Amino acid sequence: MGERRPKKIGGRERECRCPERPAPFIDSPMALCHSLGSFNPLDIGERKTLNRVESQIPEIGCRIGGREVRTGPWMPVLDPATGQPIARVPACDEGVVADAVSQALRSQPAWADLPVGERAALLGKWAEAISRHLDHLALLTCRETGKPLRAARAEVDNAVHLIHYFAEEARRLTGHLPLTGKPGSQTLVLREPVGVVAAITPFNYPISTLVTKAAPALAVGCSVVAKPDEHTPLATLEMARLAEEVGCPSGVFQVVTGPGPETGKALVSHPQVALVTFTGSTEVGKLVQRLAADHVKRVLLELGGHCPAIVCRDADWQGLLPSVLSQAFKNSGQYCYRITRIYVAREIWDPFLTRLTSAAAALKVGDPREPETDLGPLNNRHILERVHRQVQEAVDQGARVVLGGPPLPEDAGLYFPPTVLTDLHPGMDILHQEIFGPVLLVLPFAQEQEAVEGANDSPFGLAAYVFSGDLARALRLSHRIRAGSIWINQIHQARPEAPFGGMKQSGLGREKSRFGLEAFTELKTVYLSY
Ligand SMILES: O=CCCCC(=O)O
Repeated sequence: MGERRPKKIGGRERECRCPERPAPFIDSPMALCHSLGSFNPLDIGERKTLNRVESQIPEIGCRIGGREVRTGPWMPVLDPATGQPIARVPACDEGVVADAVSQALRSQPAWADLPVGERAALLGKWAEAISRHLDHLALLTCRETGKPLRAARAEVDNAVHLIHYFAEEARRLTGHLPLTGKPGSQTLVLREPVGVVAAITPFNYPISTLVTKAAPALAVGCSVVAKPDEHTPLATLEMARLAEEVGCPSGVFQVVTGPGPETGKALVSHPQVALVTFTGSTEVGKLVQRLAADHVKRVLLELGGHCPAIVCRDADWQGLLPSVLSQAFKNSGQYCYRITRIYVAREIWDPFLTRLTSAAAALKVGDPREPETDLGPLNNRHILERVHRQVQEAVDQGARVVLGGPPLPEDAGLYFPPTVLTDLHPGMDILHQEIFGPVLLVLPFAQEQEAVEGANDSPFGLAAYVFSGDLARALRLSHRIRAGSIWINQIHQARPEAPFGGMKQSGLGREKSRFGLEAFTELKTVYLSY
């Protein structure tokens, strides 16, 4: 596995540690694995046999009513690093989804009636169980997403912190008592859980997005039916199993698996689902919003991004370059608030571009399980083909490829090299479409206003980054940029205490923080005379 051989990328030789094809395969013990509890993804791909037998691939059921439900038809989950199936999960139809929703509906009132401290304690136990199984969950995440193992570990670790945060914060939610000024009369403004929540999560961060939705919903007394992306259901199923193991009441937290157009649609359209929380593309987010509108459901949408960074001439750009680079190529560019465009002051254009390009060229593309890998494969062929097409179209429209460009050869799988494009002009499609791959667009600017106009010339408004040694200038720029989050002279992962979400077509509502908890509640006003 992972034999080193030079690959030709973007017109020059570079080293790639991509797995060889045909990939090593699964041997018979896997056929005995009938649950995620005994499913060890490390076994897969480490044992070599060329004769794959379909029945040897473990079948892992969805989780409904506190147990595993094994129902066909089955669909494969592929390892993006090898292209080989690592498990099969159900493609749940409308009937299975309806069953999950009705269990969620039945269990929700009793769950909501528990004292908040009891729900918080259970969430704490869930977080501890996830922490104990961190290695296993990280490996599952690495295998199904293609992200480097160390990034998968960080994601699981982040999920543990998020759950603890929501468990604590839920205890601090309050209602409101407006002054009436009238003796014998009081007005109570109460907060109640919305009911059954559908949590639809993407392939790029299956674990952290799941807990960003499920943990606050559960903490305030909602029940949850989660639907992970069809490419990455395994770690989510294991997370639900762990929730059951630590005592989550049956029916409170469930997972259905399957493709978006069937399983996802059935879930979003189900009349008993009160709120849909979705992370994914703007295109699908619009469909979710339309479907939800039929029943006037609440929606929380965390959608696409095309996040600009502005690097002013007075910025400590050399010191910040490693952070800029990691935020641009993180998760092989499959990250909604990664830096996609950089506007660079003309005065520093040449040295900036040279240093950026050579640092990007040094990033290691390869097997996600190798510790030194920076960029694993893209998650699936659809994403790879889209990124390739976007780069090709940009080049046809006049863009210049400074680094990277075409994907690695077909036989190398789903790997796309770090790519840097310049000579970009406002009308180009690539400046206005989300790019879910390791492609960075670099543009010069002469005046501050030009950078702001460029940054705002986008249907998206998720995040932005400003680098300047002059704080007044940085604040002025961030004030003018339309984005839900702005980082100045630093690049940090979003904190649980701070709201996260997009302006414009990047979404609706905010996740994380107190606001991300309140989103799963509704206000009820009670007028009282006594
Ligand atoms: O692509 C966007 C998902 C963000 C996941 C996270 O940082 O938790």
